[in-house]
Amino acid sequence: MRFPWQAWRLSPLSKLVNPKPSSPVLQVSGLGKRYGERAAVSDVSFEVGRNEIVGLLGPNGAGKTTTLNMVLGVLEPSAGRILIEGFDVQRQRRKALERTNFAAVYAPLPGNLTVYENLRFFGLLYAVRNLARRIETLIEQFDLVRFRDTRCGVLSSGEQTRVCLAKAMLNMPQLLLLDEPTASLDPATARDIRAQIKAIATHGSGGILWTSHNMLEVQEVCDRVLFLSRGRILLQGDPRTLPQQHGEATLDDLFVKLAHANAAQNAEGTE
Ligand SMILES: Nc1ncnc2c1ncn2[C@@H]1O[C@H](COP(=O)(O)OP(=O)(O)OP(=O)(O)O)[C@@H](O)[C@H]1O
Repeated sequence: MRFPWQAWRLSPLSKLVNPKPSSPVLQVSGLGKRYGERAAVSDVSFEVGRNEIVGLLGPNGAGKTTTLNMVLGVLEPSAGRILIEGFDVQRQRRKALERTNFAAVYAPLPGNLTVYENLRFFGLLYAVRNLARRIETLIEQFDLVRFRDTRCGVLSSGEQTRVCLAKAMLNMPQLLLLDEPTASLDPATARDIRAQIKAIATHGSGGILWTSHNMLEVQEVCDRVLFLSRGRILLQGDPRTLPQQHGEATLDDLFVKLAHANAAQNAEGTE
């Protein structure tokens, strides 16, 4: 399969957003989410810079999806503040969210619509300018030409992932949130998608927040990682040097060590 990601070009649309080159794309401060007595996310602060891919890691139940959903404006935080391109997600919701998009395996596109119809539907929703041209570019970029008139419901999970990524790029988001984007892909397709996403981060003007349980992938793709445990950021740093700093050979080993500590604390029932 060939992806034309090497031919990636900045669309004039990205220039309309007029981002300040040095300011972070995403600023999260003191973020918290409680469900009754249970704190799913507590006092989480971090930034995503321009041209940066930040990995949000942590064991099952650590609070990754909850954090992403608050950034997306889907969940209301119990505490804290989220700024996207300087716009407050709660107070300047439209301005913040029109600069954002996401793709997640658990959020498939409507299966009764074709690839083209889905991209058109979401493009209209995001009020994308020159929509017909944008759709053609994305259909080609994500190798979807032969599926253009196929209903999304009959596509394989890997093909659906590519449509989800194309949908996520419709509005040229400054902040792209990806929840396990390669989870259902075969190794060759996953590699192409990783390369494509890296090209988007490198050549665009935005940043990417990426969750994954694949530590090799994280090491390859992410510039920085945040390790969440029981809703709090436990560690952060460069995924290539963090393991050695904490006496482990690989990021996988470090993850297992932290996850075991997390499980032990859960078993003790401490908050
Ligand atoms: N609506 C809810 N009501 C109560 N608890 C919830 C709710 N949603 C999430 N939680 C809890 O919040 C915690 C964090 O969940 P979250 O889905 O953010 O974890 P995660 O890190 O994304 O996990 P995974 O890797 O399994 O997807 C979990 O303990 C979960 O049970």
